[in-house]
Amino acid sequence: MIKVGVLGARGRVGAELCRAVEAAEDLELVAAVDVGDSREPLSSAQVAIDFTHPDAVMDNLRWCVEHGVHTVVGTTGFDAQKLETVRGWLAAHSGVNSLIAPNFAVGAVLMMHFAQKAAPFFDSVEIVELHHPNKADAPSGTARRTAELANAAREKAGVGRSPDATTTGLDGARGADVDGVRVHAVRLAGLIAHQEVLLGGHGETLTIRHDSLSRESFSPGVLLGVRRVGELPGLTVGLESLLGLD
Ligand SMILES: NC(=O)C1=CN([C@@H]2O[C@H](COP(=O)(O)OP(=O)(O)OC[C@H]3O[C@@H](n4cnc5c(N)ncnc54)[C@H](OP(=O)(O)O)[C@@H]3O)[C@@H](O)[C@H]2O)C=CC1
Ligand SMILES: O=C(O)C1=N[C@H](C(=O)O)C[C@H](O)C1
Repeated sequence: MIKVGVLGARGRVGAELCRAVEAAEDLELVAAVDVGDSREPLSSAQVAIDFTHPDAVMDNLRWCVEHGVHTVVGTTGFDAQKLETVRGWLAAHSGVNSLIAPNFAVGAVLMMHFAQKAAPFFDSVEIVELHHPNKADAPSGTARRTAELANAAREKAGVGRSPDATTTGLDGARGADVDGVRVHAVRLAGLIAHQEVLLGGHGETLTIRHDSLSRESFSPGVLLGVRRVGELPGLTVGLESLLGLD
């Protein structure tokens, strides 16, 4: 049995993950922590799952590393600097590992992988991400990572930036520039988490779309991470390597 704690346990995803951990025969939920709760029960966990808030996750992570607890992190808001900070904490506590992924839905990981593969073959790439209106961050962590992966693949292949003749327009009309890829964020009641990667070339377009229709979509990837994080030294970013995609 792997002893598991959940940070953000009363949140939309955290509550779903508590149910998933309790239903798994090889996992034991030993701590369910949310705002205002003591973290102390987490010290008996082997793995802590964090789905909290971009402003809270770094403090939680540092606490877990210092207490020798592996972490599986879905909370968004990580940039290169924050990832480097986490690497530093883990280096100072050898044997403690962390898996941080912007999206644990298997289909979303595949969408990012397919987008990375397709990006060098087209003149243009843009991303539209669509989420529920309670989301704190924009653009989504998934969209940011998709843009980074697509741009890296295009640069490696010597493909230039997407053509765009816009010289005048309202602020925001062309979305956010993430590594040269335009990202458009929609917030709409009724939605959960959705993304389209739009690719355009000579007389053709390719659209790669993923939809999370329920927050259950994140549970299998998170539980895979919980089962595997103990054998992944230091920091692992993204679920790709656990799915054999890189
Ligand atoms: N990687 C992935 O696959 C996915 C990532 N996410 C990300 O996960 C995060 C959470 O999303 P979601 O569940 O929708 O958000 P919610 O706001 O529904 O849940 C977050 C929960 O964490 C609580 N919380 C805030 N700070 C702390 C803290 N310091 N310690 C413990 N609990 C805390 C919040 O309390 P309160 O409401 O009182 O602030 C809330 O109950 C977001 O960053 C989101 O983007 C979401 C889905 C999938
Ligand atoms: O806040 C959400 O809901 C989600 N957040 C993650 C992100 O920012 O990419 C993953 C998924 O899109 C759901």
